[in-house]
Amino acid sequence: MGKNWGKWNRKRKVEERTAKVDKKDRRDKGNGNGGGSYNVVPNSNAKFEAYYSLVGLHNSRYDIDSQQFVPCTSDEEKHAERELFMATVSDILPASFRVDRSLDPTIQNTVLEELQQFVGKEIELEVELPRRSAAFGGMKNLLAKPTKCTNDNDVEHPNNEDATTTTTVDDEVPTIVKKTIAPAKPIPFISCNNKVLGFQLSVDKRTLRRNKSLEPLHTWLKIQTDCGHITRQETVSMIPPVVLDVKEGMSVLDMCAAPGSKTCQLLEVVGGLPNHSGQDDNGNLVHAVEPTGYVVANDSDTKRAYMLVTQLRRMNSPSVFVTSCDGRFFPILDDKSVRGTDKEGMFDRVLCDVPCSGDGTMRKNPGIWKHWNQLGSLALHPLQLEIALRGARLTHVGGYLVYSTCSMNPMENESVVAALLRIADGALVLEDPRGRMDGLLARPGWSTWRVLRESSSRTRRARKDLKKKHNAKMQARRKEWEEKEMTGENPAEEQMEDKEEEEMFEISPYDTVPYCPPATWDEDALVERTKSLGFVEYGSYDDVEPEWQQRVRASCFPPTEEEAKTFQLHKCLRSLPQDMDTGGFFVALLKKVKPIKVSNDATDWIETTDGLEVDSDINGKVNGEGSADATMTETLTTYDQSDDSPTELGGGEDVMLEDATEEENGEVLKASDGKTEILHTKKKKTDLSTESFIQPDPSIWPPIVEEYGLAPTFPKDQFMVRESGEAKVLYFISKSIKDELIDCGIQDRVRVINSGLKGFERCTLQDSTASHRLSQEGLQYVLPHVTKRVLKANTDDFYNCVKEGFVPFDMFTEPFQKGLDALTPGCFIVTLDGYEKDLAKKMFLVMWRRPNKMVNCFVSKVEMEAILSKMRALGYVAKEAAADGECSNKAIDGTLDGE
Ligand SMILES: C[S@@+](CC[C@H](N)C(=O)[O-])C[C@H]1O[C@@H](n2cnc3c(N)ncnc32)[C@H](O)[C@@H]1O
Repeated sequence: MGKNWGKWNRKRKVEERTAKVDKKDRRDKGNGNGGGSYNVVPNSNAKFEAYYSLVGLHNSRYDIDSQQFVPCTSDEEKHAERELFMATVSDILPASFRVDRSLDPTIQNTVLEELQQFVGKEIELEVELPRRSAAFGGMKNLLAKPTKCTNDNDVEHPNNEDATTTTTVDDEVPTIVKKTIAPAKPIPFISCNNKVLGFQLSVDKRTLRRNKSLEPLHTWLKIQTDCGHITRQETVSMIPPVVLDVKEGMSVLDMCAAPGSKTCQLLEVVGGLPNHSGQDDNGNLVHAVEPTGYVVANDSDTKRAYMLVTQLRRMNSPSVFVTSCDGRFFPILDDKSVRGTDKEGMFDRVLCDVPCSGDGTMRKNPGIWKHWNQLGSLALHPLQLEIALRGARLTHVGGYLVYSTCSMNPMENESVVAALLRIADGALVLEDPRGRMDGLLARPGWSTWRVLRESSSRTRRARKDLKKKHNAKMQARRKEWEEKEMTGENPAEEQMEDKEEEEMFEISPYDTVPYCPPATWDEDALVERTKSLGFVEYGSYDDVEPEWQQRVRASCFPPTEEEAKTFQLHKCLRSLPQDMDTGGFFVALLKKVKPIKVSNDATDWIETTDGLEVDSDINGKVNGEGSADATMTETLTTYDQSDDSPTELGGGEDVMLEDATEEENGEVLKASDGKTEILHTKKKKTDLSTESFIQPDPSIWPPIVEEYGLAPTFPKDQFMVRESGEAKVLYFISKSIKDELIDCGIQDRVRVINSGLKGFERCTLQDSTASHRLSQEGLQYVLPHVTKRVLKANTDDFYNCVKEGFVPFDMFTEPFQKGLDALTPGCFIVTLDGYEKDLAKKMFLVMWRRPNKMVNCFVSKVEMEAILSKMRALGYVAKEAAADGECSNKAIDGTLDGE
């Protein structure tokens, strides 16, 4: 599989490049450039280029014969590797998706069968090559000596006139090539029970939308996404949860979870039902059928944590607990569960998908090219390390931690892992997950690296902020001078100071140097090149100037030879975009083998992040679609949650968050290591959304029990309300979340954003005297205990119920009408005959019976679509659809398979 995956990708690149040769020749002859000029392309950054060439990003290559990554042994190979990298990152990122692992097996099989027509069958397509890629001179150039760039090595000073002598990208007619390909290919390591569930498209989104022959695939993808059978997620984003190897029933912490694609993936496994059918061996309904595993999904950015809630809602899972706190201070709770093997750590698995510079995401975030800055990585390093260290302390002994980034920079990757291993002092060991990830192409992690910094002392964002502050200060001063002048004092001395300060804000001249590939791979020349671009290199931490020691930390440096032997950093996974036609990523899997003792020495390695700021431009903002790896905007020092804005919560409740900083919301504690932690015990400003889950007033229950005939088995203690306000919604909270998180006091320590599923909602309709109606969201956990107001429907009646608006009684069969007639107005449940005990299939509906012989369905439109599609997958064809000739291949008129 691995071989095929690699071959597929390389074959594609070679074909594309070969197709370009003719066009390049034509263009060079025709435009008078004589073929000698170098095309300067927009996807480039001189500093990025020089930095990564020196640190060795292009020093290894994939050898198809041995199916291994091997060191490049010649300049030509390095050059070819670099060209492949550049060509790949200039291509549009192919979309990829995952079939939901927790889907009902029948539906999952149908989805996978349908998919075969796009995966298994090759079709001929006309594909447009990306312009940037077409600017390279084809395969023959890959192994030829690099064209001498006029400005290369001449860049002694960034303002060198020659440096700007460039030609522009040729953007004449796009290159069109004909390809015979399968429109999608499997991602072998995204699988379950020997079924591959991950797929990557062979074409970009544009081709998918525009190409007539791909219309069936495009339509299929849209439908399957809408009904929640597949999830679009980047290939590299699917990797960390697979590496983490979560299992049904585990407790998992996702420390930096928003926007949540990895959380969903974790939840699909962890939130699985121990007894999938919901029945015991005798076919009786199992009352307490609920997942025992859970995922705590945390993000320090409250707005993003709400985004996470929206994303997770479609999972309809009671097994997730969304919190918002700085991961560095995520509380270490007493483990009162039976899970723990040792006092330290309460999670079986912890995912630290930390905030990073995201320079592996340039295929979807082209802004990376413009704003790439090595200082950003250095500033992120201590934050990443602190999050990872906290994650490690929160992991059970015997449990696993995954550290991941979408950056290629060793400052954010191997150096963080090495420092973590050093601090853990034998309590953590790296493991290599390659063996269980069929088809994964990942380079070994680096055991040593060079440490460089840029000479500019401020990042772009920091400069901007400082400039703002500075302007305000200047205005204040000006006023002061005017006053002093009036009193006869001389303000000249202060003016001097201001001039010095202003110089500090100048944009680094190196920012404007154009891109140019290295003309030689000679190490001295590469070093010279970085120097000329303003980089400073350090051999060891002792060489770092005192004023730079806050930025270039001791933990940034590579391990000693002795340490390297123990750490085994080669076990980390490092993948470049060209390897699997993805973004770049880094993943490390660590096993905790004993408790971690964090000594003062260890904290010296980390220190605090005070005074450092991360370039927001590098990190980008939240990107909606495909935001699996959305990078973040962060100011490390001034991190507060005061910029919340109105956010959608739950089923459309509008919640207005008040401005409140952590200090206002909680008690600020100083931890023993000198760091600050906030206990959310004193809530001055409250808002509904951040209130804890508590037991409702017991007087709420009698009318509800009476209305729906709730059996004694009904677990009242698992239905909770938010602390303040009227108890409008009763949430079903899973037993394990209640026992292991809520009852252990987590709500006093972190801001709780959301958990549970709505079980009951306050009745507002006049038709009924009932106090609460049922909610579709948590129905599957209420239904087993309901003895009144449940009607069984055949497939046609069930189908007729799933409609927007009012449905008259006479639409239904006679027996069903009789059942409706017998009900008093109000809320009731309809179950599909044959599926009423099969909780996993969720073929039941919350309905409302009106006094005027009408009913309507209390199910969201999206969920209605999902239910109808489930019926179709189970073989049902509505009578009207059958009459219209739709779905003729599956026409089992008015029945389901097996009925
Ligand atoms: C790379 S993104 C995570 C992507 C996410 N795992 C996914 O798959 O969708 C990093 C996240 O970390 C959050 N973050 C930044 N600093 C944090 C901190 N100190 N503690 C917890 N989360 C943090 C950011 O708000 C951002 O959402």
